[in-house]
Amino acid sequence: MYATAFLDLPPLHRAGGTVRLPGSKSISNRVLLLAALSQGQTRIEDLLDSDDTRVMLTALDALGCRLQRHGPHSLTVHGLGGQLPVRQASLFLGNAGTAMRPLCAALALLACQHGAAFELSGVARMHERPIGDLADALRQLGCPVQHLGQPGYPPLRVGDGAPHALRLAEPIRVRGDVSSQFLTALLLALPLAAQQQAIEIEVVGELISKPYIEITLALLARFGVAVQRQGWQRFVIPAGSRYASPGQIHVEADASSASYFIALGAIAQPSLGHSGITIEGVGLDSIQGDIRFVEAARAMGAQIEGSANALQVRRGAWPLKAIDLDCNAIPDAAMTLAVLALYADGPCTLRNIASWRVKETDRLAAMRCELSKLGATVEEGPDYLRVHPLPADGRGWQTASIHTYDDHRVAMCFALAAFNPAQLGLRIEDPKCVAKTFPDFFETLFGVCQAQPSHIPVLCIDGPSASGKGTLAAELAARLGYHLLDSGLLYRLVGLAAERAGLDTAAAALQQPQQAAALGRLAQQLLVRFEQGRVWLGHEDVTDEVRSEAAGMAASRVAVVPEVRAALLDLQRNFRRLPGLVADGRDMGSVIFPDAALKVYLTASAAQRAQRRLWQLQERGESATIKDLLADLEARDERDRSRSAAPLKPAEGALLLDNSALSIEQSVQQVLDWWQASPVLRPSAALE
Ligand SMILES: Nc1ncnc2c1ncn2[C@@H]1O[C@H](COP(=O)(O)OP(=O)(O)O)[C@@H](O)[C@H]1O
Ligand SMILES: Nc1ccn([C@@H]2O[C@H](COP(=O)(O)OP(=O)(O)O)[C@@H](O)[C@H]2O)c(=O)n1
Repeated sequence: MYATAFLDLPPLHRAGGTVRLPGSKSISNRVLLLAALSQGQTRIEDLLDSDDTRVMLTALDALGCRLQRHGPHSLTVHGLGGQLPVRQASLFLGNAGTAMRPLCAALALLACQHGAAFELSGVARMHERPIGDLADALRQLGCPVQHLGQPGYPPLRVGDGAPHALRLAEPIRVRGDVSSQFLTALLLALPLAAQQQAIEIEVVGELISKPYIEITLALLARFGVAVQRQGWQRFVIPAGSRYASPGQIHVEADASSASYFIALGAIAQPSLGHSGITIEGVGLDSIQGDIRFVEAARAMGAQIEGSANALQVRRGAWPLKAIDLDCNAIPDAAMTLAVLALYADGPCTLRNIASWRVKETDRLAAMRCELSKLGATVEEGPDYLRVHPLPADGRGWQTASIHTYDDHRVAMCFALAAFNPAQLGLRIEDPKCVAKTFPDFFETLFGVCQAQPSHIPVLCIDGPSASGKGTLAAELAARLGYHLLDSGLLYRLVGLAAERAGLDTAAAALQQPQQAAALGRLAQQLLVRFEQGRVWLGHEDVTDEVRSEAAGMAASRVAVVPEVRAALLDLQRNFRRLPGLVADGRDMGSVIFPDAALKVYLTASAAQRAQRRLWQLQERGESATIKDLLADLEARDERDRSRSAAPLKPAEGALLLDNSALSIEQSVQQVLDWWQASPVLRPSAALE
């Protein structure tokens, strides 16, 4: 997951390969609750591991439900089977509507049956998302429900600590035109009270998002409750209904998450060796309504073949064909259509999506605002959005910093705008908001996308020994979400490997052509692995040894040999991967990445550097004298500067930073300021 303040996406070019998506949020949270309410144990496989499921799991744990973890995506729930071990609890449910609404209903009923009371709260946005209609339905049943803040919104308290008889004779009326989750919540809760008599639910108003109700009904059936329905207006839970665990249940991949990769296949030219995007874990047999995004994408021209559990997507019509679509059945995936509309051959209209206003944010307003930033003309109606495409020749596209409103879907769907024909990058703010349903979304995206190599941004930090390059580079990479190349480490490894192989690395020996060639071959065949902060040379963990002063000196000697430098060239350039790279060394800007977006030459006085090195060694429990360190450092600097192959010197265009009097944070800020000002987002790309 990218826990950075922002993530800059370079212009993306092609895509191809296979993705396996995380489990469906809607299915995961329903299954967790059903398993908890059932008699018996349920082993759940491929469960989504995200903010919203974590919230549900924490709540179930607080209610005394035993959860046995087998891995991040697999656990056994020991069902409560009608028991309620905890009678009082305050549950924090974040911004998870799929936890708030069903738990509210289920706990209201359990509270009446067992004489309990529970408080349910969430983040500020959750307290703006309506729940009054569900509260009204629960009150009809005779459940005490009290709003603790704004009437009609969470936080709320269900139950009052005393048992209450439920009024089940009359049909329970619930509104269906604001959120289908109110009906889902009642359908999941009422089987708890249907042992003696049938219970009827009547939907008031036109039911929206019907496919989500179909998921609920399908899962109820898996847990032994066969709800009868007449149209979408009347639902009957038969007398004698009782939850029973199916024993084991598998969560299919999230169809809403699939929409981003279906869209990717529809807009990106296939990368070499691939015929498009393959999505595994969800297919045409899915019980999730958002699988119908496939039809919408086909209508726009995508070529999609599907099997029960997988999809293959290729670009078909280009530009995409404009659509005018009622999106009521696919409200979440429809956000992806709004971004696809930028690539269409005419205006696209997405209708019947008023529910967008009460989701993680007001999505109608958010999508209009962010699409406009890219240069598009967007009309926002009370329940529709009309998006005018941007020209296929790239004119009129603008780079933008996309605000994401703590809404995972805004972040994910806008990533698709990085395929713009103007080849402009774009910034996604607060990328970690994808953790709600798809923590590794960007990693998965980068795994199947290609940018033109020259578009992948590189930031180089070169300079003499102990100037703070490694420290600065690591911090910059962490803040930007970029890969990190510590090139000195590679030379240190060559030095170490040479000694292990019995090669003489003394300066004089390395002057001999045979010796230099042998060293070059060794560098070419270097068997290195980087694993969770450890460095392996062949089968040996050399993490500590490679950082020693002796290894540094050996590195400095072998680094003079042109054959060694040539052997490490490709290895270093291969670090240039999406979304970007911070590289530190001596020749990053001058030789390895001459086209880097920013080159910094970092220095500090020799005395300062020797002092820093001394502290660094002392911290590691090693002893040294400042005199020796200064001498070593000056010898290394001299060798680095005077060698013929890639001598240490500021690269052309490098910005000088003397950090003798700067703290680490001040140096980081200075470079970040330069980075922001560099043309990474390429706002001046020639296409106006
Ligand atoms: N700007 C700075 N001010 C003070 N100390 C620094 C600064 N930058 C780095 N250091 C310290 O100096 C030592 C050497 O830094 P390092 O990043 O290993 O240098 P290099 O990679 O250039 O050899 C580290 O202990 C680090 O914490
Ligand atoms: N890009 C690079 C990186 C390191 N090196 C050499 O490798 C040695 C060790 O690099 P390092 O970055 O780990 O060393 P320190 O700066 O930490 O002392 C340096 O002294 C250089 O001689 C190089 O020649 N080119």
